[in-house]
Amino acid sequence: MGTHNRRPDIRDLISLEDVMEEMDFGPNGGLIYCFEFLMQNLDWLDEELGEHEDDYLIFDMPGQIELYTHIPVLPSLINHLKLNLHFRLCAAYLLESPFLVDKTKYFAGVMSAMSAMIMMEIPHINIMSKMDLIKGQIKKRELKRYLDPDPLLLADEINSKTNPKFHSLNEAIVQLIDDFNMVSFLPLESGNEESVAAILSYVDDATQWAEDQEPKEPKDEELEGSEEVEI
Ligand SMILES: Nc1nc2c(ncn2[C@@H]2O[C@H](COP(=O)(O)OP(=O)(O)OP(=O)(O)O)[C@@H](O)[C@H]2O)c(=O)[nH]1
Repeated sequence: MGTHNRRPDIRDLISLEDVMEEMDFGPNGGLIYCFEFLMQNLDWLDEELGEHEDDYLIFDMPGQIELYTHIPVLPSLINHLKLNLHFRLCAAYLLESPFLVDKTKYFAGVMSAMSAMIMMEIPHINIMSKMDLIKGQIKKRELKRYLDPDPLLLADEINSKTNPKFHSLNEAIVQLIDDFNMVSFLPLESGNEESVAAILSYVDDATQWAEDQEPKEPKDEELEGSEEVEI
């Protein structure tokens, strides 16, 4: 793995603040404009990235989910990196663990992950990040139902809280998640080296970084919280 101190930054090409101010766009529209501008200036990106052989690059992307689910800029960027620059790519979708507190937000996250997977068409891992923030607040057995989404979580609980006119929509969503059965999450605690290493080993496997890599299973104790309290 090579190391590079220089970090190309899209803000050297175009600034979201300038776009919002000059074009009178909101943050989402501005961001889409910036990405479209980047796509028209791929020479800039190629030059900034420079030459890479056996290097491991991380592209830190903005959190606005619309970029990955609604418009085709990401697939175009991915194609450029894959076909022209010959990168081996792996997408990592991060959902923050505090989302588990609200099941509707959690399932919206699951569906966005699914939508991004379908849109990007590259090896993909889903990560439940900031796991330390919910430690001790959820039982291990219960947590497993979130890491490997159990559609019944939605069916049982949401139907009891929503207006009956939404029940068939809830059922359709449950059915969709069940039919596709594509999404599961790897737990991540960014301050914990072993947890980061486990994620990296999945990425290495997805990109065939080292042919002899075996992905590590997250250890049971990493999933363990207090058995007393539930969220
Ligand atoms: N407790 C805890 N905090 C974390 C963890 N990872 C990141 N943070 C903190 O969360 C805050 C927001 O960081 P991120 O979630 O990485 O933000 P970001 O992804 O760059 O933001 P967007 O790209 O705009 O979505 C920072 O203060 C981080 O230090 C973690 O594993 N646990």
